[in-house]
Amino acid sequence: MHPKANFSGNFHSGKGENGYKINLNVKRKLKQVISSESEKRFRAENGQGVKGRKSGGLTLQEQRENLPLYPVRESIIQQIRVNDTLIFLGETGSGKTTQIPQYVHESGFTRSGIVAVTQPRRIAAISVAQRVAQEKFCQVGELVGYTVRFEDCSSPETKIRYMTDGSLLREAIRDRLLTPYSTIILDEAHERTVNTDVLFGIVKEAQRIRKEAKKQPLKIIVMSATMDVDHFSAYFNKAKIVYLEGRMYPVKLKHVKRNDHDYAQTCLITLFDIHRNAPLDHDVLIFLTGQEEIDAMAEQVRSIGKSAEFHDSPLKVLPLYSQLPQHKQLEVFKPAPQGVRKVILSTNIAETSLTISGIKYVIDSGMVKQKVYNSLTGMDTLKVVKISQAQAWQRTGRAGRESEGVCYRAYTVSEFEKMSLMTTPEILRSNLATTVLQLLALGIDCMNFDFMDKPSRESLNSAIKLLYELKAIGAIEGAKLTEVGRKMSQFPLDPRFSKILLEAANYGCLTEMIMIIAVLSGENIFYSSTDKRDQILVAHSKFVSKYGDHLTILNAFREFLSAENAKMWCFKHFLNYRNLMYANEVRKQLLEICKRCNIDESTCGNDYDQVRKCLLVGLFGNIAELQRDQMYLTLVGRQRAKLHPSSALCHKPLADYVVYTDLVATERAYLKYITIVDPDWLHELPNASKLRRYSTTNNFK
Ligand SMILES: Nc1ncnc2c1ncn2[C@@H]1O[C@H](COP(=O)(O)OP(=O)(O)OP(=O)(O)O)[C@@H](O)[C@H]1O
Repeated sequence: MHPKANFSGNFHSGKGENGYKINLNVKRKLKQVISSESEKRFRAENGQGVKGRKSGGLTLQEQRENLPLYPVRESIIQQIRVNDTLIFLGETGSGKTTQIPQYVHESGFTRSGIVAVTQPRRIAAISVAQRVAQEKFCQVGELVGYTVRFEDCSSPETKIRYMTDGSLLREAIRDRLLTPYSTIILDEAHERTVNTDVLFGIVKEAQRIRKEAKKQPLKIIVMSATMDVDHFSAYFNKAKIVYLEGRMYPVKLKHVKRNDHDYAQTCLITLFDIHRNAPLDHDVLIFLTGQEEIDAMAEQVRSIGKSAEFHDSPLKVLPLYSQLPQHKQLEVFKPAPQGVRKVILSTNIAETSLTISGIKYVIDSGMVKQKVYNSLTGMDTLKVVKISQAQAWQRTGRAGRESEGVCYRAYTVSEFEKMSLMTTPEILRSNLATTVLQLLALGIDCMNFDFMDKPSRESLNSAIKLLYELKAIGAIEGAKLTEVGRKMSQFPLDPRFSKILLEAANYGCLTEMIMIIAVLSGENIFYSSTDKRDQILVAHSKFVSKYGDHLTILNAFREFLSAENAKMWCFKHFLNYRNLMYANEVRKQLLEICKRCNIDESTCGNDYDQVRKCLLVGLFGNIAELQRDQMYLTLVGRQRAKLHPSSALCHKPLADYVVYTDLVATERAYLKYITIVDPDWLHELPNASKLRRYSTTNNFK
């Protein structure tokens, strides 16, 4: 049925580097004893068996002691003790993320403050905190906690706090010296997210000021799995680099010999080759590019998996992407039932820091969906592009964490060699409005900020221009925050949405706007499934607003809030209960911030025009105009696009003008979360003359 995939077997050997090395090549003895009474007690109290299915029967303490870092623990601690700033370069799986924060704590550094460990993604922050809490025999939120946007699972007891880089950055806005922290560990620094890049500058400055003011010193540890650490070292005043050699288990590499350029097909064929031949407790992780591709492949895998050939070898297929509700994302960590193979289809969110139990095989498509920003048009788009070599190694590193593994690469060796070594830092390819606002809130002029890699002048200028149009700054030259801008910086939102909330009182619709933005901040509240499509359409039809998606969301959320038995009500209406509960938490938090900013509560009842007008206060750059051929043209950026198939406005007569929340551009461009607007309103917008200039029809002159 499926032709065999064509792989050559190259064995990956470790990378030798010059510089300071801590030798981790120590023979490790595997013991089958439970060494710790506290571990036994913890496991009993928390309903965990003494032996995990796939951890080789070792206790958590023994697992820790078997990690490559353990034998050199003392030298690591010594290095941390004598250096204010340190850079650790270690192979994936050596134990950086889980162990180094514990070493910092165990050697007493947390007596003078918390150790923060930043992660680029929430799933990593949460899952690693859970693991480390287990290793420390505590509940998450006690000694070990995490903080991610809209969710703080830490307490005054917390000494090791995993957090997203965005959360620490927000904290820096309130307290530039990061006073509660004794140590800041910037993990996965090679990912070079915008937030980590900005944090580099912030923590460096906080360390300098604390030192000069003779306050509690701040230790900075940068951890990376890739080779460009000299760049980090140079930035941090020639900070010492410590190379941590060794990984837990070897990973065999296999590249395709020829590439037929259908990577999804190659991944599928490889999966079933593995499925035919490997024991069922060897799980598989496949890296693909995005939700649609993953959902489509999940269906294919399930359907092939049901064929007679695989009757005796069941598969459990689990998608993993950021749009998936959090509890669904965390499901990938649960072991599959005995005799069932777990297959995870993931975007790059599983690329770093994660240890997923059971994964023996990784299949890497070699592709990723990446945000690309065009500073001339001011548009963010998502494009499918080749990964970098650094990403390829990260993906490889998801195997070999609990035992030896294999990584199948759906690209040839020479294609691998042609890949860029590193991923371009996100700061060089992103919309910087949020970052510039945050820097201004910290009193920093972005043009003179100590960036490790400075973004282009155009990118910074277009961010400044947007903030000016939003009235967050009073002038383009020598940008300074206005009162509006200062308030905007208090919200953990894109500045366009914070502006909408600040203005909502003037439109008398704060209650409604908070609800809409709370829902947009989380995952989709509408349940979808091809099986029950018609039933779902009928159930959702009662919420549909003729004006579009924002008001449809509002209708659903309002009814949810007044439902007597919300869970049952959601079930009946095919709405996602957890996502609505999450939106409700966000709503409460946004309401709190609005109160702090003295924004008066107001509601417009069913006067939905007020809500539609208010959306334009922030989204004036996101207007699309209907063309003769029934396609939309975004007026800023001039991108032709269709309405997203999930929109409430699909299959309805198309309106002349819409405001959209997102533009998703892969092979085709789609407008997502759309509301119809009246062309007369557009004349009032700050960019009205530009919109008129770009308009191609006579409807808006
Ligand atoms: N949740 C977990 N379940 C089981 N083992 C785990 C878990 N988390 C970590 N480990 C074990 O600890 C090892 C080290 O993980 P850790 O995340 O600390 O490594 P790392 O050096 O930071 O790698 P990476 O950069 O890939 O995240 C893993 O290879 C695995 O053996």
